[in-house]
Amino acid sequence: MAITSLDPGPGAAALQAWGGQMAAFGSNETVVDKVLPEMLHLIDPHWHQFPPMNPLWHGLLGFVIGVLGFISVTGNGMVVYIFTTTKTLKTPSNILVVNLAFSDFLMMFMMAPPMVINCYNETWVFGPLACQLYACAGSLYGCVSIWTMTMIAFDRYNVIVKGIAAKPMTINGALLRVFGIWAFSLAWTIAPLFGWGRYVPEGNMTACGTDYFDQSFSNRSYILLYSIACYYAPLFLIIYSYFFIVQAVAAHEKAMREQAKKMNVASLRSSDAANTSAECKLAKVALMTISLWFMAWTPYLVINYAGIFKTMTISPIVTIWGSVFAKANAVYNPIVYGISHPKYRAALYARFPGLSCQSAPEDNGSVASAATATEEKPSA
Ligand SMILES: CC1=C(/C=C/C(C)=C/C=C\C(C)=C\C=O)C(C)(C)CCC1
Repeated sequence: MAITSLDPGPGAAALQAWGGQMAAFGSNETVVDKVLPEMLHLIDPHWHQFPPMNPLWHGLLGFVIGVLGFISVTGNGMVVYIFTTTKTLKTPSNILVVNLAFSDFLMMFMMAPPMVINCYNETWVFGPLACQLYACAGSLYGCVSIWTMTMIAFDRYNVIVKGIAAKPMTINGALLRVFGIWAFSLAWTIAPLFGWGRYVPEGNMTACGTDYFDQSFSNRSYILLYSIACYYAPLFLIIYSYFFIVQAVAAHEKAMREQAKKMNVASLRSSDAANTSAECKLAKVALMTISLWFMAWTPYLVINYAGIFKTMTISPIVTIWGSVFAKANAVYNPIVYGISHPKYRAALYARFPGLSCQSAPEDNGSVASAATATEEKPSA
């Protein structure tokens, strides 16, 4: 701060424009000034050292969350609608896909509007209870998402690695998994409402999350164990599943190449091969969505750990990135399905032909071929 005030070069100008540091220079204003009196007991003293954020940040954050909210609600709403009303997509496995989209839909439907309103007001305006519920909801949907993806990875493992020896997932089996995921996630995420861990406003003061500055045993143990339950455990299980999936696919490809060589043909395109390649495509889509989840939630985890282990100074602006990255995860999945899930794409174009950029005759052809080429095994 002292250096930038003595030498107002381009670096200082950038700070002035985006960091809001200079705006408060010479005054005692802090990022906490606009916080409602009834919220003050939830604010860690750490935040009092930071000057108010430049209103541009709030405006930008509100705008980005508003846009992400719109895309997520529309895209995930579309996924739920298409998967629940298209006969060929109504499979037990796809109940998990619908659960994922439903969770992402709820996340942005419930969280984007309050966040936009708070950004407009430059502080959390809904009071302490809503702050707890908001953080609980964000955490719940994050946990439901990753465990749903873990179940999807298990299902791909079952179909691809175990093949015909696998016991296929039934509708009831899928529904039971969905129920288990919500119950498990809810149990973890309501714990802070009952005294294990704590939900408080984040540094930008417009969203709420876990209290990573409270160094009490209760709080630190909650963040650590919760991250094991909703980050490391699913991560480990997903790596386990995909390790064997990749191994099985590689062995299958090798066997196919050797068989083709023996038969002196370029490739074997039996219906079995087509089925296996469809399963592989679905596994790739699942892997893509899983990777995006980890990319989205890792910054949030890093911020939480930086707080409890005191490894870096967390500024209000850093908390914006955690918030935006985590919420952006609710946007990716419908886009990934739209690009890479052939049966979903085919059904989408059949319902909303205007979304397809192809001309009508080609469109019909590709929809039909995509639908047949990716026909799933009855079990999947
Ligand atoms: C869900 C995961 C985590 C915790 C997330 C929490 C407490 C989120 C709370 C509020 C949100 C999402 C606000 C967003 O703006 C860990 C502990 C970070 C681990 C990964 C999964």
